[in-house]
Amino acid sequence: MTETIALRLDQVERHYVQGESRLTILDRADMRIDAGEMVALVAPSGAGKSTLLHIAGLLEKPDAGDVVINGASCGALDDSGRTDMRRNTIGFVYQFHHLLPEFSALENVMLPQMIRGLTHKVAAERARELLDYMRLGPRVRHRPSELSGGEQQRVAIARAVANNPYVLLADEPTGNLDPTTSSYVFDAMTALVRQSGVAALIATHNHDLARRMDRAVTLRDGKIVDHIVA
Ligand SMILES: Nc1ncnc2c1ncn2[C@@H]1O[C@H](COP(=O)(O)OP(=O)(O)OP(=O)(O)O)[C@@H](O)[C@H]1O
Repeated sequence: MTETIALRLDQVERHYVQGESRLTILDRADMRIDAGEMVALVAPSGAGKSTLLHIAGLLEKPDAGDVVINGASCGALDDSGRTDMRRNTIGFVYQFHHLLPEFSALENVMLPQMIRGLTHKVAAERARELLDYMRLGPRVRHRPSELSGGEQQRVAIARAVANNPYVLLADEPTGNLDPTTSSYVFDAMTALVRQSGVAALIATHNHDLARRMDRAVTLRDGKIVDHIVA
């Protein structure tokens, strides 16, 4: 059975110890994001947005608590179990596209699927479909350096959802783009989230974009709390 809660953080703790001092970033923090829901993560610099995204994305282990993806607890997984889980259930988009420069847009979207074991043919069909959806059909053979900033980010978003993840995590996905391009890329990402049913957690400093999501959260005293965007 498919869970409606795609991403759950249960009582997650994260502390950084530096010499004598101990910095608490997450303190028994809880969060739930439903399939198809888009949640903005809005918090000041240094509050812990990247830490939260890394923990939710299984790139970093919490000191306590659990991350549950579509009903599957990740707390007891070893490193290779976490890597598999990440590869199969989570997609990432960063501020800078991180596309592989020597590969075309199509190949960049095919790669994660082939790493997962899909055939070249199946991966190419899915990549083409996603790039068409992102209105990049005429650009599939272009390398990243032959694409505009907005096009590069749309390829990066297509790549992030190529393996049909349950969860999409994005760190300032449009932070590097001008306002018009940012809005266009955000609309494309929204359409993809709605169509695929992925649960999205998107860190942004852009209040206009945050308001266009289903809800916003912030970090306060180590907890993840609802936030009204001014
Ligand atoms: N490996 C580490 N060791 C010690 N302290 C760390 C480490 N990583 C992050 N921190 C501290 O934890 C806090 C949260 O960092 P994080 O990168 O999650 O913030 P952020 O909200 O993403 O900030 P920004 O918006 O500036 O990227 C910061 O004060 C940072 O200095």
